[in-house]
Amino acid sequence: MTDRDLPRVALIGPGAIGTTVAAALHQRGATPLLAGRTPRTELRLDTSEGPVVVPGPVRTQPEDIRSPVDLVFLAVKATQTAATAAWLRALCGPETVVCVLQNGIEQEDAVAPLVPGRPVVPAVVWFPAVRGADDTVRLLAEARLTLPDVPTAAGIRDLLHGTRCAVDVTADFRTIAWRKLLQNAVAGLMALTGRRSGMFRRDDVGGLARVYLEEGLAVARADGANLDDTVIQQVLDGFRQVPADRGTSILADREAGHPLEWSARNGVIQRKGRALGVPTPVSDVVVPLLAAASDGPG
Ligand SMILES: NC(=O)C1=CN([C@@H]2O[C@H](COP(=O)(O)OP(=O)(O)OC[C@H]3O[C@@H](n4cnc5c(N)ncnc54)[C@H](OP(=O)(O)O)[C@@H]3O)[C@@H](O)[C@H]2O)C=CC1
Ligand SMILES: CC(C)(CO)C(=O)C(=O)O
Repeated sequence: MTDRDLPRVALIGPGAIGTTVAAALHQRGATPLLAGRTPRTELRLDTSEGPVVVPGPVRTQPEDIRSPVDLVFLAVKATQTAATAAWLRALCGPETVVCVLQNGIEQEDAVAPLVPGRPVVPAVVWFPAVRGADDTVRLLAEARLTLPDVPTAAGIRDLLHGTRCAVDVTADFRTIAWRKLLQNAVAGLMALTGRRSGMFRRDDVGGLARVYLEEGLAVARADGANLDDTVIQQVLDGFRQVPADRGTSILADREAGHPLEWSARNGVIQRKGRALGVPTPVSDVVVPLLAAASDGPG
């Protein structure tokens, strides 16, 4: 792809993940139009190689958009997807591809009704990034996305090729998305305790996480994921091997008093389990607690 062929790109949701991908696009010369909720003049990303500034402004009025773009990255929380409908209407033309940078396994189900007839490409987002008080984003690991190996994903992969955000594709996206979801579901326990990854070093929490992972794995397999039992130890080791103070985005939301992605990250195991006839006793405890922590009342 030469610079002359670069697509017109927009990013809806310039938060932790959105800022990271915007910085990669800017590095490529494909600086995205920034669509947000809070006006800002620019985005700032702190990386191990130094700071990156993505020129803004962050626009907040969908009615100011005059023409559609070729590619939209959607990086709001799953709880905020419906509220981006006006942005998606303004930014999407008949040929626009929408790439969803969200946790969960239901990105296409949630976004497709908002962009009828347009291709929706879900992405597994592997890297942790945190927003500071001044909205500067700190990237805590190498940025990497996995996309399904479909024709509409090829342009996204080519666009980000060679940038600070690596992209790979998989022929079995369902399996990879479930693999990530199992990690995210267990991370939800941190939002219940208010503790970080170190808590998984406890035998009792490790045991609970293991039983929860076994439950999630049974649902994942019933839903067509091709995962073997080793995934359980891999996920647990993942939490035990990172620094004890490593958080997760759902804990950051809990600490900030924001709505939690409990339905997309935890409720989905319970819902799919019920639909597929797989018992979900751990989810039946964890999900109502997360839902109440998120949405109250009280
Ligand atoms: N952070 C992480 O480490 C990881 C996150 N993920 C997933 O990525 C997704 C995004 O998470 P993350 O980047 O952490 O979320 P953030 O809360 O950091 O960013 C969300 C952004 O969307 C903006 N926004 C909210 N509502 C709207 C709206 N109606 N229109 C336009 N913009 C809006 C927010 O604006 P405002 O500034 O006003 O809040 C914010 O800038 C989630 O699904 C998360 O689970 C996946 C892997 C890792
Ligand atoms: C950091 C990571 C990758 C794992 O919990 C994540 O997905 C999140 O914080 O939402």
